[in-house]
Amino acid sequence: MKLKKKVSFTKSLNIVFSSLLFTLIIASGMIAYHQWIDIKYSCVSFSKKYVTVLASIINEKLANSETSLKLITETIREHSEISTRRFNKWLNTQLYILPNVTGLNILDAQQNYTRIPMLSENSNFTKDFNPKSRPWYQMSTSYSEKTSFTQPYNDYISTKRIVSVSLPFFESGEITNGIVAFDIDLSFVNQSLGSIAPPIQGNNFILAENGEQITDKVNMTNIEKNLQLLTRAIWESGSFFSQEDDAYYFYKKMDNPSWIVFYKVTRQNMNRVMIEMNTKIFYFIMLSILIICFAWWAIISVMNTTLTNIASSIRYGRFDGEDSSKILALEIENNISRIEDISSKASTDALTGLLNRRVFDQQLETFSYKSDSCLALIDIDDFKSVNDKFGHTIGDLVLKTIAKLARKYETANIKFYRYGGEEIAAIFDGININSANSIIESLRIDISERKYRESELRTTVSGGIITFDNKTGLEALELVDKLLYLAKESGKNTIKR
Ligand SMILES: Nc1nc2c(ncn2[C@@H]2O[C@H](COP(=O)(O)OP(=O)(O)OP(=O)(O)O)[C@@H](O)[C@H]2O)c(=O)[nH]1
Repeated sequence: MKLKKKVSFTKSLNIVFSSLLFTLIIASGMIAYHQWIDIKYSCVSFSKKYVTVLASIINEKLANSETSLKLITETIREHSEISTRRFNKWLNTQLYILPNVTGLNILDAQQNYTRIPMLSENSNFTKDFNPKSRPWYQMSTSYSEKTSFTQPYNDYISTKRIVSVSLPFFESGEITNGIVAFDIDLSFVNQSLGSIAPPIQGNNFILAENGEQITDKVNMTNIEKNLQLLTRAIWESGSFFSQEDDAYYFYKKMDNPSWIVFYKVTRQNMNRVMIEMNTKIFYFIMLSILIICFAWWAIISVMNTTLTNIASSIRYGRFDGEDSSKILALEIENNISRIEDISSKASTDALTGLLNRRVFDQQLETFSYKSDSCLALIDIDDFKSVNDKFGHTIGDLVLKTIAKLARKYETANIKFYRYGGEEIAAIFDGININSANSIIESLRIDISERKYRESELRTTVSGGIITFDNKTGLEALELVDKLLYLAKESGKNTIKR
């Protein structure tokens, strides 16, 4: 029954599949982790590219105005035809091809001011209008080809939120002779920011150097926060995480004007996209785990059925639905007990249950010259007369009884053997002669004191005991036989040494 509990035909398979599952889970965890990092990297890199593209779209649109501005200043310098009708017409054409430009201003050193489209002469502000009060007004003293952008402001002429870009023009000798400025309607910035869908749901906006948000109405409450954002944007382009907003900011600096394009993505939105992108790998992992579990179950089931059939065939030659491992375990156990039974029968005497002569002969020589081991031989006294008087059955009973008494003294080191008909040998392994002798003496007394149902029946034994010191097994046997003979001669019921 012990074996039945121990035997498990699926244990190794379970170990293999558990290891496989464990490895898969660990590997999946690592893949998911790296995937998460990769996706985060991709999100960051897409977001950075996104702000860069936005910045370049806005730059490109502003560049058109700058090119036109340069063309006008060059034309003025080369032709000095600032106030001709033809020139005004040409300026109108320039304005027409620049849809974002709401006004063109030219102010020369003589304070001649030209505005296209022309201001109505009757309007209130025309009378008191001083071009020098316009934000774009500047007179560079040195030659420059670089356009200058104003901060965003609300234009009282167009009432729109605009920014002005200006460029001084020069005459020969490079003395500043005037300034040309475009008023640019900032609504194009909003259009540009909305022209490309962001990679992740978020807000984009542009901040000017002073913290003002381009296109927005000036909101002073945000200025301080915007300035903080500007101080964190230290590279040409980059990103940072704001604990305060729990959001990522991606930015790209523009060269001229010095604006910074920002793209804000909340951590929640970023994580949502990352989780969505990770979902595929999650499903893949779950599917792999399911496949492994199914394969595990299928193999165990098939194996169980197969083993059941084998076991059933061994036992009954048919399948009866019993658990295979139990049947096989039982069969193995039966087989073991059969082998044990056969080998036990081969080594024991059927009548007395003592080890038989064959085993005695095998073991005797292994004790040759062992000074710490002893050999004893005892013989039932007058056994013939027991048989004669009480019959062979009682004789057999006496033999069995004496063997039983002897086996009480049996240990791992003391073995009794049925040597002959009514002779019993004993080998004392690693036991000195005195101890061995006292055991044999005790047995002799036990036998002599043993009573039987037949009141007149009494048995005694005579014997001899000797050490294996300086003797082969066979020599010891011959000597102990002589001692037994002496014991018989000296009146029986005695042990000689
Ligand atoms: N019942 C029975 N008798 C046996 C068995 N083996 C031997 N004997 C008998 O044991 C007797 C041995 O007799 P003897 O050798 O003459 O010796 P003894 O009568 O014991 O006399 P001493 O040995 O001199 O004391 C014989 O009669 C055998 O038949 C057995 O297995 N069963």
